[in-house]
Amino acid sequence: MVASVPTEITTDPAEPAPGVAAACAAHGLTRGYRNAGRLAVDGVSFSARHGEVFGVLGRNGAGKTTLLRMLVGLLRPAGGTVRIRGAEVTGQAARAAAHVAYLPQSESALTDMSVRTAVEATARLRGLSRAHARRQSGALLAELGLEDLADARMERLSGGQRRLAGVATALAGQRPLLVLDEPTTGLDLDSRRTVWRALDRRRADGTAIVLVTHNVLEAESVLDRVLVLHQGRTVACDTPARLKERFGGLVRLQLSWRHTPPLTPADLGGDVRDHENRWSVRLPVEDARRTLTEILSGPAYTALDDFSLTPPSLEDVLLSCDTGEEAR
Ligand SMILES: Nc1ncnc2c1ncn2[C@@H]1O[C@H](COP(=O)(O)OP(=O)(O)OP(=O)(O)O)[C@@H](O)[C@H]1O
Repeated sequence: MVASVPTEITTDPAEPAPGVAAACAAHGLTRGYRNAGRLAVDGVSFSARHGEVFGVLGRNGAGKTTLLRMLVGLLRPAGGTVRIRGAEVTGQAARAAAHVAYLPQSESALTDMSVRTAVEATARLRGLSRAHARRQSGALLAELGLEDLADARMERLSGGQRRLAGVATALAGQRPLLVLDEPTTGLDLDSRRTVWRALDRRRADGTAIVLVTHNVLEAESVLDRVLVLHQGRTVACDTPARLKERFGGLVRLQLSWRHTPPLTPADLGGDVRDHENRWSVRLPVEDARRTLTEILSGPAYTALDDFSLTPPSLEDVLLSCDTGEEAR
């Protein structure tokens, strides 16, 4: 199925006040690749402020990494501009780069160093004295639960451990803007929580964080605003709460069947997703309650294994952006 692009575009309501330099401001960023049918990033604008976690979300191939690489000056835009704390990334590259730490999606070049040396060396490169870099490296390894791996070479680590060490190097030097491409991908639950907590602390210190993630449910409580990309274009940019307001009054009803029930998905109304005996549908809250009461008191009850009624999540917003589905 070819997903259509939703017509509703929420504009960024949180531009910094005039005269206040955003941590990172992108205007009309555009970039394609040779022999590609469409632009990878097509006219994207947003700004991220200090003390804000700004999420860039979208399905695979939506253009997130291309966008991030333009933000940090690794990819030259075909059109548009990026300013980091007022410095133009292409025109004033060194000034802009001095403010930003970038965690790429794939592994860093520091593979033949120990974790401790990689973090310390990164902090030194970012201007810290030897003593300060050593202290900071120790603190970061402790914060991220990497102390036992401090002397292990990066190339000997598991994928998840290496990712965690990569996050530690991104945090080294306390740059005021962190641009992180999937910081929690490949991490186990404990490590993911550790990383979200570490980012939350940086936000509280006034750091601006622009990140890509597919762990949307976990990120929801951390993200102050999100930009949703679809085929290179912005389809939504707002706070998670305001994006979810699109779904005001709707809840998700999920039914899990033990065996085939004496009703069909169409009996529920709405657009039912049916996957391996699990039905999922978004309905107005009253309709959902009525449907559930009918099921619990009727012949379908004996076929029912489990059910849940949940308010809309950021994942619902993302799904609707992917499919072009309207909230109502
Ligand atoms: N080096 C490249 N050469 C040609 N096309 C590319 C290149 N890198 C990315 N693309 C294309 O550009 C589009 C955007 O890719 P990008 O990596 O930015 O997406 P993404 O949203 O980060 O995806 P994912 O979630 O899978 O990491 C895709 O259609 C991809 O195939």
